[in-house]
Amino acid sequence: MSDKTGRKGELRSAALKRRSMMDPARCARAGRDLADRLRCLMAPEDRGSARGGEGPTVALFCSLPGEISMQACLTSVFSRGGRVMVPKMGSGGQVGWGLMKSPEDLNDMHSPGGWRPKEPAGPTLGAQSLESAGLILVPALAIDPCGYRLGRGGGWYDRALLHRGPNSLAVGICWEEEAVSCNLPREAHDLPVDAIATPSSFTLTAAGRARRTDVGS
Ligand SMILES: Nc1nc2c(c(=O)[nH]1)N(C=O)[C@@H](CNc1ccc(C(=O)N[C@@H](CCC(=O)O)C(=O)O)cc1)CN2
Ligand SMILES: Nc1ncnc2c1ncn2[C@@H]1O[C@H](COP(=O)(O)OP(=O)(O)OP(=O)(O)O)[C@@H](O)[C@H]1O
Repeated sequence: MSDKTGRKGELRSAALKRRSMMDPARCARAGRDLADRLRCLMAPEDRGSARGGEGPTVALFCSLPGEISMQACLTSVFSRGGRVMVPKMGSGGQVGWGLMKSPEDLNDMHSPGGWRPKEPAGPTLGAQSLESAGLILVPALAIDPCGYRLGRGGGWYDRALLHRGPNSLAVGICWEEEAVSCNLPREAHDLPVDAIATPSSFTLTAAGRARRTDVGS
């Protein structure tokens, strides 16, 4: 699926190689640190994400090997009475979302194919359903100070983020060394994130500052 040529392809291959050596225990620990860091962003009153007092809707992702674990973030959303949306690609690469409302939904996950992330059972919501998420956590292999990210090369999040709500906050999630200081190669379809969260930092990007979000760096 991913293009292995060109500058993006080279950077992607290097990041995936580095991640292939990642200890799963480190991914789990980093996930807990990340959830602590993001806790205040998950409050229902934040980012216009409350649904009549029902708690926030947070879009996150089912982590692949080498990614920071999302388990603790998921638990944190549920403990606030919130609900979670995760990518649901189905058999192709289409943009869709699966809904998870309680920790029990974790018992009903399936793997659509070898390398694909797990997905919850139940209906696939359309791309436009992302509008209901106040907080959107976006996986990345690298993110630059402007907010432009390097993903896995399917353009999935570039297509997904077209449907984000106007008051939503998109936070790119990567390891410390992947929050790079120089600009990444950028194409017309690339959409930036508002902030970068690593297990030990939270930084507003130039795109986030331009959107005049009200979270400090
Ligand atoms: N956890 C997680 N979920 C996510 C993403 C992600 O980066 N992380 N995505 C971010 O976009 C989308 C899925 N995109 C993906 C694209 C490529 C591969 C991947 O591993 N590709 C392999 C094999 C390709 C193949 O066999 O066709 C590769 O490129 O080598 C995984 C997910 C949506 N869900
Ligand atoms: N809005 C879009 N509409 C149609 N195709 C798109 C769109 N955005 C990206 N693509 C397609 O996806 C391909 C891969 O894009 P890119 O290399 O930027 O992916 P990525 O951001 O690394 O991956 P991802 O977003 O899945 O993490 C592009 O070459 C383009 O063909």
